[in-house]
Amino acid sequence: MTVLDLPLTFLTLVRTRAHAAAFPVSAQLVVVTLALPISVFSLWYYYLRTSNASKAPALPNVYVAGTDGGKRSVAEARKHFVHHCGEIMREGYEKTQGGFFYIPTPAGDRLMIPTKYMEELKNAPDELVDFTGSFLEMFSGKYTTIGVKWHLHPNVVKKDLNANLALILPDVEDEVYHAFQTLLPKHDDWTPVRIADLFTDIISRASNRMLGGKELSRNREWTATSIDFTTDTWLASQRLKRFPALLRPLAQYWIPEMDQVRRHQAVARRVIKPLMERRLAEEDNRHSDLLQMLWEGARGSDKTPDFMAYTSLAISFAAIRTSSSVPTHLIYDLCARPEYVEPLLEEIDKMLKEEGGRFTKAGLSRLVKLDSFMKESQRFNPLSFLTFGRLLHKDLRLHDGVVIPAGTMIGLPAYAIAHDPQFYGPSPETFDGFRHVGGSAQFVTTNAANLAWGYGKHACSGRFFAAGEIKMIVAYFLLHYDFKFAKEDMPRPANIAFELQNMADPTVEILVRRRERQ
Ligand code: HEM
Repeated sequence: MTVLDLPLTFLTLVRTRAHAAAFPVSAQLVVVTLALPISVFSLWYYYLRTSNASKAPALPNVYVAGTDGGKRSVAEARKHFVHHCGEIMREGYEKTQGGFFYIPTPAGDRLMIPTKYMEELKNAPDELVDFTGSFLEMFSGKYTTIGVKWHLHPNVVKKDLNANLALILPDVEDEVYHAFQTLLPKHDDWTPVRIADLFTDIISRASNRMLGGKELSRNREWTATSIDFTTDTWLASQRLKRFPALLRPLAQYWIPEMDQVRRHQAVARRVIKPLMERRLAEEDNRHSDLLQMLWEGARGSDKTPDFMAYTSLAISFAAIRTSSSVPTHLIYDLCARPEYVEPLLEEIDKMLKEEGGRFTKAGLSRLVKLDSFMKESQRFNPLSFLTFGRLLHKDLRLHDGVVIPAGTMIGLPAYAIAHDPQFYGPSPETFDGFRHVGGSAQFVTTNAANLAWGYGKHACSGRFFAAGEIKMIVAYFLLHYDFKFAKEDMPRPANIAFELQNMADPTVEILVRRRERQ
């Protein structure tokens, strides 16, 4: 029994007894006896945590964004950050002309680094410049498991999934058709639809078809878990962070959101393990999906059905909420700019005629107008304001002698860079849907101007799959449905910013009507 086990027993006791009609006197005495020291302990740690957050930034004389040149204190800037990260980031980037600046977050300051250092950092060893470390911090990975043992799927997605996309996409196409027919039945009249929910559902089915075939994509318990795991881990992490770090090992058993996370883990084991076991018992065990590739790529203790279940949740986390935000933003943008629909449809029609009516990998790559519109929509509506989040485990000396101390959380101000006239010409604030047609950068390009997918050896390896899947879904929607905002003069729905994340408003209803094709 460790020193933490006693309070843990205490918390479990209180929690299980909380709803009981009879609460024995002896238990009440335990509660009263332990409550005071625990409260004092908590307050002490809360003090330590907040005083740590208000510590001076590690690099001296570096501007703290959001303070608006001294008009706002750093503590006020931290509060402002919660819903205004994009604005704060742009202020810092403009004021320092793309130099070093800090973003003040309630969990401590994050150092934004200039893009001139990207090349020397992009392949730095993880022991020094750690990718999963930033996830562990952001999603309380110690308890939710996000970022823990994340080594197999990034490599397999990068090497094997990408090499086999042409083989996988026909199944995904089949799933997209099936999903639309099931989820959006034929309506001749305009029908209100929450497209954020619709696209999340379709993406989850299509991604799970890629992961484990129809057995996963048509299993509603699993698709629900693959969607909700991300939201629940995020909620659990937010709740956990309200507790001082030392009490989190106990708090994890107290908060209902962690129960949800554990429930998703149980569903993963219940669904994925028997699937893997059945496959292993087959004589001709050949399946064209990511689970098969993961199994073949796994070594040692990773080669178990249990680890496949765990990794399937990691894939769901990486692939579903991320991808579904893109078509949602895109349709909001198209509703606000309906003049783009016709040229996009012409391009899709032409490609389908050339490809015998199929969404092939080669055909999808020729949808350059759609690709450009997706990229422009993402430039204005990124998933995250910051990418290339990394935790430094040792002091880092850069080529010009600048030393960033160990323990610093660094990142690239992707959202500010996406609006820099240096990269996007004289009018970066103008939404120009076909701005990228004929240019060298596509939706999946990663470079100093395009950081939505991160950069370097940990840049999103699933982006090629995501691009193909999203293009299919959007093209199908444009071909088969008319759509518009519920009110004629409705502006493009504002996004919801929370800390580093930027979400499409999920409550917006779009009017949708089945389109009759000639
Ligand atoms: C629009 C959809 C998506 C967006 C915006 C997105 C974005 C990102 C970003 C920003 C990173 C971190 C990169 C860095 O910090 O350098 C990342 C990593 C990753 N993404 Fe995605 N992602 C998307 C879809 C997907 C999909 C569909 C998959 C899987 C099929 C996937 C798999 C991964 C993996 C495995 C990593 C970690 C790569 C590594 O550690 O080497 N992502 N993604």
